[in-house]
Amino acid sequence: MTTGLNICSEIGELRKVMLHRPGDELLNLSPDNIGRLLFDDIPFLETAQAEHDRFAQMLRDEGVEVLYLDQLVAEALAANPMARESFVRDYVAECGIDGPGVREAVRQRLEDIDDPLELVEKAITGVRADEVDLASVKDASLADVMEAGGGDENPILVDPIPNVYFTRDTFSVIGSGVSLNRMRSATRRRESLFGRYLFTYHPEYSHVPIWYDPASPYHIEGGDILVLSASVIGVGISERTQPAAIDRLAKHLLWSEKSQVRAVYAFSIPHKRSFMHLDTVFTQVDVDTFTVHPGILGTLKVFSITRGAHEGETRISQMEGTLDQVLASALGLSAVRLIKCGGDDPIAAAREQWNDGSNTLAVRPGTVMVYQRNAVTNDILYHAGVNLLEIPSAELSRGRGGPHCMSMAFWRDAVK
Ligand SMILES: NC(=[NH2+])NCCC[C@H](N)C(=O)O
Repeated sequence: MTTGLNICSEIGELRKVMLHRPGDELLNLSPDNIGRLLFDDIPFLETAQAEHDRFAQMLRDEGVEVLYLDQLVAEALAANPMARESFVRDYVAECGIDGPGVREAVRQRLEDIDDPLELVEKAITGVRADEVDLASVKDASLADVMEAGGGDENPILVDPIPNVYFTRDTFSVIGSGVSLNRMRSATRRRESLFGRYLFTYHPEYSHVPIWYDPASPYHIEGGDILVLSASVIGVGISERTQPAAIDRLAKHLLWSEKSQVRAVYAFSIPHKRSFMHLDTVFTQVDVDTFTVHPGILGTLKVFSITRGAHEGETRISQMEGTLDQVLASALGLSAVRLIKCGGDDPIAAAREQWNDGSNTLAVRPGTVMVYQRNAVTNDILYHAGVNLLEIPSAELSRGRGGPHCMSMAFWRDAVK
């Protein structure tokens, strides 16, 4: 039975996973907004969708149940009569519009959508000026006038939320509960709304323990969280995740009765885009095997956080040793194998790292989904005995995230 959430590893047989199929939000990306919205290029939607459909089908072919974020949120909204209205209110409050008249016109546009799924999709797509009744805005303020275009061409009133297909990031399943993450960037902070509604109102998921409250002032992103075992998680101290956020998450996980976590390993990684999250730096492919960004070998500081002497207290100690030794200790093994993205070729390493060559999604120990385009790394993995499920990736990769980033595992069996 796979009701609720159960994640005690990165590699146990994957039973249930949540994805988001990229949609019309990508059609609202333009050269003017991609930087702010954390894209490096504009993906071709039709191909991105075909690639994503293939990803989902390959997961189903492996026996995995595929859930979609927009459908889950729509189910959550349908489950409670109050939820829809407050969803629209919260969305509008966070949509970045300062003009009260334009804001009201956008609210009205969303209120008019009856079907909850359509409403969620519209929220993700964003709102263009020609979709709302701006003529109805009475006594416009200066902010209204400027936001409505101010005489210039400014067709997008509410930015799209294009990173939703990286379902790994805005909330993280750990054990039987979830960390509702606070994202670093404004664009991705808006995405948190979906997790909040899902875990408040969805009949199947509204009772799970919450390990992190997104109202906290400190940011933490799901790509930085790896569930190494039932009792140990790894978290990146990164560009996206602050130490104070890890303190809070650790305190909850270490002391909650509902959690099995007994140690949080905090890995300090460079604050750079190519090391964006811990899962861009390494992911687990088998019981004792990881793929890694070669740039991380030798430079890593790791701290372990465990229970302190009194209830609610934690103890921090700096770990000795190289990455493989630290990971072996986390997993209770004598040694682990690290496979370098791009092998020993520095050009291949940089190119394939850029396209998430070390960002794999295990469907069971030793069987992982990878981007097909990373030929050098895939060849090395293949010769190391890893079973590869290669997904087409010409367009999906342009958002700077791989198979691990594009999935949130909801349920894995225990590792045998
Ligand atoms: N878990 C991950 N590595 N996610 C990748 C997210 C990529 C996304 N464009 C961002 O910058 O936020």
